[in-house]
Amino acid sequence: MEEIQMKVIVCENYDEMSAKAFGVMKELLDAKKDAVLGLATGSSPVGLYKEMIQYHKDGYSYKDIKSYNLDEYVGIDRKDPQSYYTFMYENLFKDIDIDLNNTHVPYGNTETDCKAYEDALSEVSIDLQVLGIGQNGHIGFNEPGTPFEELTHIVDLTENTREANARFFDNDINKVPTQAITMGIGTIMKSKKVLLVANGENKADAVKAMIEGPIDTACAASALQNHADVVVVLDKAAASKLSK
Ligand SMILES: N[C@@H]1[C@@H](O)[C@H](O)[C@@H](COP(=O)(O)O)O[C@@H]1O
Repeated sequence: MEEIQMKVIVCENYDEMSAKAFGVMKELLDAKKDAVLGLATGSSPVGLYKEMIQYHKDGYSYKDIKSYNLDEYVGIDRKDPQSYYTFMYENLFKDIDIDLNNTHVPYGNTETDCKAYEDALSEVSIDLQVLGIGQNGHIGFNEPGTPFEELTHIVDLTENTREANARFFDNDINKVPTQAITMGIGTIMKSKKVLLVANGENKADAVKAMIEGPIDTACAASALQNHADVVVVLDKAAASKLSK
């Protein structure tokens, strides 16, 4: 069997990482005005979203673009400042001309909610899925141990993830929700292309496990080694533990 190689781009810093990542996305945006984007929250893709906003200011229209987000906390209203919907609105949607009816963020806490999101996703095909990576190697909210074939589902968040995300909740872990709804790894693997961005030393172990470790549920992102078209854009610190 031919070995699939992830394409890894190492950048000097966060800004260069964001610009390089946008370069990958721009190829798609220019070629397909009605592209379907999979989007992610977190601090890693914010620079990429700034580049997307700049491209709109330069004249690009996102009016026919559709977007599907990876995940959302359970038990937080969409309008809550901490919701991932609000995050996407504040960091991207409000500053581009995307039709909000074309933006999708999963919501809810039941099997039916998960199935509804998966059904909506099965009607489209994600051209480019943007991902960050958690310190424990999670993608979306697929925590270590999640079976790779899982589709959209409800997860119990690990202590590690809740601690890492407490910075968005007044540094109080007790305010961080205990559950989330997330695309599964099976969902993510269906996208045509994956663009993963990671920066900072605290991601170096997860990045190494994703790229060089065994393909194992202990590192959810290692599943991407089985995907045919993955581009990983890193800053130097996140790449610092890679062997080459
Ligand atoms: N569910 C999100 C992930 O989608 C994100 O990749 C991760 C890393 O976030 P950050 O980019 O802020 O480090 O955090 C959260 O847990």
